Amino acid sequence: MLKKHEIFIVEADLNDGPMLTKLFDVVPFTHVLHLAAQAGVRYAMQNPQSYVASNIAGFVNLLEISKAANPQPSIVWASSSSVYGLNTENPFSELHRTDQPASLYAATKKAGEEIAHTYNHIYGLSLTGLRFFTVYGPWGRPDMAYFFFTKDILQGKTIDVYKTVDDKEVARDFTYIDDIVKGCLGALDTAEKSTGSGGKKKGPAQLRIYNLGNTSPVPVGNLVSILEGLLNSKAKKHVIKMPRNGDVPYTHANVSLALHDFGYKPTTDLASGLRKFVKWYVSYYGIESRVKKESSNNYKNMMSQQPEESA
Ligand SMILES: NC(=O)c1ccc[n+]([C@@H]2O[C@H](COP(=O)([O-])OP(=O)(O)OC[C@H]3O[C@@H](n4cnc5c(N)ncnc54)[C@H](O)[C@@H]3O)[C@@H](O)[C@H]2O)c1
Ligand SMILES: O=C(O)[C@H]1O[C@H](OP(=O)(O)OP(=O)(O)OC[C@H]2O[C@@H](n3ccc(=O)[nH]c3=O)[C@H](O)[C@@H]2O)[C@H](O)[C@@H](O)[C@@H]1O
Repeated sequence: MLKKHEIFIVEADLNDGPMLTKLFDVVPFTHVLHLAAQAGVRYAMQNPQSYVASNIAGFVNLLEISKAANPQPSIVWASSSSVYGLNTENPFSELHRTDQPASLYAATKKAGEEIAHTYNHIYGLSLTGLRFFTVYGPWGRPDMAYFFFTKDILQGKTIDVYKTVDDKEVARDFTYIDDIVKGCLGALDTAEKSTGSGGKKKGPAQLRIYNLGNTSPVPVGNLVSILEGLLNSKAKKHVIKMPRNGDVPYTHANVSLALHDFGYKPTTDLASGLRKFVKWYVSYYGIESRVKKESSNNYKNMMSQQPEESA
């Protein structure tokens, strides 16, 4: 265990019941922000069991320990925009149907929401699920498209840009990490208000679900154009019909509920957010001057140290 400035870090598996029990015995948590999961829609086709283990079994483990803890903590956890699946009603509101998942990842996130309902109903746990929409930014995930597109464009490699089976643009409501962080803090504050300080309940425990998106979908082709400008490099694009790999054609968040309940208002558009990401990326990999001065073909050798695509 590492303890510094009143923060301690424990590295462990969610499925390690004795460890979690010990942790909750030592610390009387009033709130838990639960973000751990097996993320990524496409990797679920390669390793389905990891999704069940982390997103279902691991989540149930956390809920079991929380229900028995004193005080019972309010839990805010990451669900996903993927629960809207093949829903064609746009923008997605929390009232829309979520029973058509396109990936096992989405199905496990949807299962999490249903499981949360039972723990709220039976044990009175206070639970808030946040449906994040395609989050991007510094320190992001190398298996996400904006991240590996950046790497591949700089290495002069061809990227696959999906379009829908009926030749329409695939688009995402890309949401910058700082907006998501603000949304998480807002949701924690709201949960705190109904729980009260010190974990004392002020009223019946609630189950809430909120969208946290950017409210302005951008086609993947436009994402690539923005990256080309920021990287000063032309992408080699291979435009193909989206394979049936768990991806959905379109996402668009309606965030009025989060705005109403805790003032959630995204403020970073895709161009500004990608600018910050690219600034971080070139600094992290030590290639600032090269990106400014040279064309993409010259980067190939030095970029060999960049991360491989992984989930
Ligand atoms: N990034 C997005 O676009 C996005 C969108 C919607 C929802 N989400 C959700 O937000 C959360 C954070 O996502 P992220 O993009 O930061 O992913 P990430 O992979 O960077 O972070 C998830 C972390 O959970 C850890 N983890 C996985 N299984 C675990 C287990 N059994 N026990 C302990 N730790 C475990 C991983 O090691 C990883 O550090 C996840 O719940 C994800 O499903 C992300
Ligand atoms: O919002 C969410 O819930 C999900 O957001 C992202 O999933 P996704 O939107 O599919 O993000 P990427 O994998 O980065 O894909 C972004 C876009 O690029 C497209 N894409 C992806 C890969 C590729 O090679 N080409 C391509 O055009 C995808 O179809 C998608 O439209 C995260 O990876 C999931 O973990 C998360 O749950």
